[in-house]
Amino acid sequence: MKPDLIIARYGEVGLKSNRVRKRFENRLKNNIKASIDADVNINQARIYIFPKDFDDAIEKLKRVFGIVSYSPAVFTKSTFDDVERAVSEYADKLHEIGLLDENTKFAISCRRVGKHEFSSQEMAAFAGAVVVGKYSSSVDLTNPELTIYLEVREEDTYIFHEKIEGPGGLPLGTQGKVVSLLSSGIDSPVATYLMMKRGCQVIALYCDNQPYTSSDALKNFENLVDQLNLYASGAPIKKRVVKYGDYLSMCKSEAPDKMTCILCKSGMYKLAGKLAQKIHADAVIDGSSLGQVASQTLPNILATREDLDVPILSPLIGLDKVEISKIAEKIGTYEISKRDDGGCKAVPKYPETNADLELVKKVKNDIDQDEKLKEAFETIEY
Ligand SMILES: Nc1ncnc2c1ncn2[C@@H]1O[C@H](COP(=O)(O)OP(=O)(O)OP(=O)(O)O)[C@@H](O)[C@H]1O
Repeated sequence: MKPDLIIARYGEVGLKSNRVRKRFENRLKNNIKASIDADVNINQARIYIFPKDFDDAIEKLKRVFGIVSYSPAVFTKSTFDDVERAVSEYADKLHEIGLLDENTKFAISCRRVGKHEFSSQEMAAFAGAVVVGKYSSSVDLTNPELTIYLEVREEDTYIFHEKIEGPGGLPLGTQGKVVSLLSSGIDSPVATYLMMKRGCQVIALYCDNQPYTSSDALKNFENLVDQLNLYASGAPIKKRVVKYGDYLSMCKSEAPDKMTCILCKSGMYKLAGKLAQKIHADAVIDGSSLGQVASQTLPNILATREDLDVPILSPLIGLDKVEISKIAEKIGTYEISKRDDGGCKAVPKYPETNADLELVKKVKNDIDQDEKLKEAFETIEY
């Protein structure tokens, strides 16, 4: 069935004050236009999308944050004659694709905005009679197999039967910039996705631990950013890589072996914080999930974050691996993260799980951590 347009709906955006809503709507409109070739208008909490290629648009709108649901629709005028003709044609098309016949239990749902010579119920009954007249289907308002929606908006009426789920959240770019510490693992791409869903524009920072990790891990990072960029129309993720192997090597030779992971993570936060300040981002995000691995205990979290100027947000902190993996599968990052990249060879046999804050402070001071990180920071290319 060839639709005339797609009607999309937003959720949280509608709860904002007029001024903020206008700004968020503009951002959403730009993000949609960056994703698909279409004319887009927003009016009274509905987004009217006229794409050049409907199949492409239906696929891509699944990945535009801010959209809660959308419906390919046909359009007519809000008079009984026009609605009768349009509903009749719509019913024929539903019949052609096997969704409507004499055995189908159906309902008409009518919503109205504006002044009309009919109530919503009267229009629903009228349209229902058109369908019954053509196909002798039975009306079932409680458990319909098919619902035909009529949205009467002033002089225009839209007819549709599908509500496709969008990703929800807030339009990308409405909540400022964050630096995401993105590894090649399962968790950090999910953390990044969740912050994008809350409207954040992302700069992804990968700490390249070669020779302790392989070039495959770097490739996985790049593939993960490409996958996440399918959700980033309007504000694509920028990739940044810091050469981190020399710093790690220094930690291994100058600090207690047990502390390698603490110093590694603490250094990553500091570099990400420095980058955030340089590019005017407001926060750093990571994929920590409390207790998931030995290094992600509360004492370790405190010891690795105690001396930072930028907030570290960990959106997965309360989720378990199954919950995280489910999201990763849904957003298409799981398969990439699962590729074997050889892991990190710098991890000691017995990593610290209960870091002593004072000792960590002392070791950071002894190895002159900040100075060493300055050298690493210089390796980031823009
Ligand atoms: N090489 C890296 N580059 C950038 N960030 C990293 C890197 N390694 C770890 N991180 C960050 O630190 C967090 C916790 O580190 P951990 O060593 O548990 O990660 P991982 O298991 O390699 O990957 P993930 O947590 O993404 O599954 C990661 O979620 C990520 O945000």
